[in-house]
Amino acid sequence: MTVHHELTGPEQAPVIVLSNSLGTDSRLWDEQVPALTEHFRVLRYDQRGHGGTGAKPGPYTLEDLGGDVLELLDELGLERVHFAGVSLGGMTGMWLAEHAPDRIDRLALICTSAQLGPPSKWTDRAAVVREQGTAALVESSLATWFTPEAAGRGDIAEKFGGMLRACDDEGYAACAESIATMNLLPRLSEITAQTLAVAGADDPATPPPHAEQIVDAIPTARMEVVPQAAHLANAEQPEIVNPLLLEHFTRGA
Ligand SMILES: O=C(O)CC1=CCC(=O)O1
Repeated sequence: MTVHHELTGPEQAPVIVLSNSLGTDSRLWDEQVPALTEHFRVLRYDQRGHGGTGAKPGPYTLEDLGGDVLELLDELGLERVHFAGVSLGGMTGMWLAEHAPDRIDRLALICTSAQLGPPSKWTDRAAVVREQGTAALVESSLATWFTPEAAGRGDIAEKFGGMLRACDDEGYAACAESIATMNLLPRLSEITAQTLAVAGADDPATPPPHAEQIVDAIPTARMEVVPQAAHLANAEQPEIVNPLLLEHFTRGA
């Protein structure tokens, strides 16, 4: 699998990997990259079937998505990295921290969940996308991803609706199926990476109790709630999320 990625920032700086949510791509991080590259070498990539990364026929599992990251790290000669993920990206990060703890230094989990049922929600959505394409999801997704104020902004609707439309239909559907079968809860307590969980106060998809569940289970984890933010809190409130990420990844380093 060739994973489309971009590596920017000072060559000698610690590397932070940024992982996108279902239906977006690495441009989800546009508002974070300038702040993060002041301190880090930033590796942002597209999950399979999203952005510039191709899709294999599904269904996928989190092992597939985490495996793509491990292959990319090996290809780039990166032994150990920080990792930040939004939603599906955060699920990928938890899988990595559980299954490849030596590769993950600190972890930021934004608007995500360790188990996001019911499975039928995701298998039904996969069926809709295989039949009608991701364009059928644009309106409902924008309403999940942003508060009404932000979703009503033309630039946001164009940018994020465009990312969703551009996804490979099979890739999106197969990633949705990875959420249907996911259960990261049993091994969360084994995660040793220092972890920050960030929840959007108005997130209808992974509301703050999902972050609380993660923080209760991971021994080193702490949590922040971002006001006036729905599911893509980093895109809606970068001026709140960026300092949280910088503080988490630079503290004591
Ligand atoms: O788009 C959604 O419905 C919310 C979501 C769940 C997993 C993810 O990455 O986004």
